[in-house]
Amino acid sequence: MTFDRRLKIAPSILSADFAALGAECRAVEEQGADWVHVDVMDGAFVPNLTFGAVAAKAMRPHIRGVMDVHLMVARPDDWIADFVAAGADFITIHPESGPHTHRTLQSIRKAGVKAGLALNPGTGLDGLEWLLDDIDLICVMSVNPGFGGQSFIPSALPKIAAIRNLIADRPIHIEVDGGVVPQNAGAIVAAGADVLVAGSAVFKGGSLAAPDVYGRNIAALRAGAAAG
Ligand SMILES: O=C(CO)[C@@H](O)[C@H](O)COP(=O)(O)O
Repeated sequence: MTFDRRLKIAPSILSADFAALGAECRAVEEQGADWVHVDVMDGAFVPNLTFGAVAAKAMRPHIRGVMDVHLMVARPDDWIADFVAAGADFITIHPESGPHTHRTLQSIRKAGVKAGLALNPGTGLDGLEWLLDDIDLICVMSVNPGFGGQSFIPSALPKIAAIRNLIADRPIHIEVDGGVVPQNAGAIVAAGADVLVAGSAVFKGGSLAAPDVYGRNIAALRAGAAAG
């Protein structure tokens, strides 16, 4: 996979119909999504429980492009091999989930998968510079992880800009996750992000019976990003 700095819209499958995840993955891709963002929550690191690698593996054949797995789990090392086997293209972990972030990132890359680091709203950039050689993606959480439908936390914007400044020309994606809507997409992209994760803003008003709504919502995010 060559590095592509252009804007990517990554619908968060958390807002999809869980009874039809494969069809939902196909529908958002057909409607213009670039990546599919898969939210894995364990009920321990975050106060919500979604699904594990078995469900991700079942989704994989329905995703033609990038499967972007976000592990919101307490012990990511226990699960990396399963998500590699499930076919993840990116596996993103949290530094707040354990003391050996560098080792965990290395183990993801060693398995042939791109490694991501997600930063909670209250987590600073201390030590990030020492991880840059081992990172393919930095995910700025613009809500506290656990639930879809929350409001964007504005302090994410200067954080994105600081990360953009820090990584300079390195081939590292800056992804923003939580409360992304057309109205703030421009400011997020102007601050330096290239991947917009959006759950509610993509799935709202749509369904598998009306997937064109997903397409219109994705187009609105792109238009918002371009207007910024
Ligand atoms: O990981 C998370 C929440 O923990 C996100 O992926 C949200 O699911 C995004 O949802 P919206 O804020 O866009 O509704």
